[in-house]
Amino acid sequence: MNGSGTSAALAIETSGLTKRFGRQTAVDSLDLAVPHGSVFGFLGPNGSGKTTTIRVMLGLAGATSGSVRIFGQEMPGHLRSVLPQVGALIEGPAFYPFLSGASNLHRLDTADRHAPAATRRRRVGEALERVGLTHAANKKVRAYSLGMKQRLGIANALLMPRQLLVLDEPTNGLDPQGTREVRSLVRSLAGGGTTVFVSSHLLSEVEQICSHAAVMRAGKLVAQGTLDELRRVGLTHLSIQTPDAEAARAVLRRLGLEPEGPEAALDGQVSTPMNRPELLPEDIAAALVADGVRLRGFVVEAGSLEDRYVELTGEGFDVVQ
Ligand SMILES: Nc1ncnc2c1ncn2[C@@H]1O[C@H](COP(=O)(O)OP(=O)(O)OP(=O)(O)O)[C@@H](O)[C@H]1O
Repeated sequence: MNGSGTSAALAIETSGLTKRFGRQTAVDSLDLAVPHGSVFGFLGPNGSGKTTTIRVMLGLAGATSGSVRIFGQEMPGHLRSVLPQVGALIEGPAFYPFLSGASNLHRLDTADRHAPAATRRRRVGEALERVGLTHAANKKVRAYSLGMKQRLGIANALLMPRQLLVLDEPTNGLDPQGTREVRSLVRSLAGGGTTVFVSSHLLSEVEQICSHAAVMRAGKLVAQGTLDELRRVGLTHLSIQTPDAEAARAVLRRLGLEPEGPEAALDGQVSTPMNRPELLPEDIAAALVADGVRLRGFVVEAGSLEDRYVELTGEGFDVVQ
C-alpha cells in the first residue's frame, strides 16, 4: 500500500492509523485508500470514529500511531505544503451573523496567507456563485437558513482552487430542502478532478452522491471500495438451473466460489454466494458454457446496499431522508 506507485493514485491513504483517548480507541488500525477524483463516502453510525479520523487526517489532532498521506505526502510533516490544496468543512462553520455572506468570505480569505488579495473580490463572487448564493451575497448571515450557512461554509472551502475537499457531515441538522441543496452541490463539486471526501451516517446519502465508500464500525474499517463492489460482496447470490449440476459445481469451485451442496438445492439447481467481487456474472456464465455446462437458468440476486450495511455494522442503519 505504501509503494510510491500506489500512493500517486491515491488522494488520501492511511496506514494502521490509530487514535486513542485514554483507554478508549476511537480509531483502530485504519487503512483507508481514497482514489483521486472519487467522491468518497465515509460512512458509519454516530461515534464510530469518523470525525476523529478527519481531524487526525488534517493535522487538527495527533495520531497515536500509524500514518496519513495526502497526495503521497506524509502528514503532518508536509502540512504546510499540502493544506493549501485542501478545503475543509468540519463541525459547522463559524460566521459573523451581523456581516453579509460576502463580507464573511472576504474576512476569511484575508486570513489565508496563500490567498492573493488582488483576486479576492472575483474569487469570493465565484465561490458564492458555485454554491448558489449569489442572490444572498449581501444579506446578513443571521438571515441565512441552516442550509445556506452550510453552503457558505462550502464556499469558504472553495475560495482557492482545491484538489481535495473534506466535508464532515455536511447535511447534519439540515431540513429536507437544505439537505437536497447541499447534496446536489457536493455532487457538482466532483467535476474537474477534485476529490471529495464526505462523512455521513446516512447510507441513502452516500448512495446518492458517492462513487466510493468506506464503512466504519466502532473505530474499525469494515469495508471499502466502489459502491458496486460493496453491493457485490457477500450478499449477492447466484442460482443456476442446469441438467449438469455436478459439472457446474466443479466449475464454480474452480473459480473460487463455494457452491451449496446438492442436498441444499432442488434437483437441477446449483446456487452459490458470490463472495469474490472481482468475479463478474458474465465471466462465470462463460466459464460454465466453456466447460460444456448447459444452462437453463442463470439468476443473479443482488443484495441491497442496505442489507450489506446492516450486516457489516451489526446495527440498524439510519436509512431514511
Ligand atoms: N476529544 C475526545 N476525548 C475523548 N473521547 C473522544 C474525543 N473525541 C472523540 N471521542 C470519542 O471517540 C469516539 C469516536 O468519536 P467520533 O466523533 O470520531 O465519531 P463519529 O463517527 O464522528 O460520530 P459523530 O457522527 O457522532 O460525530 C466516540 O466514542 C467519542 O466519544
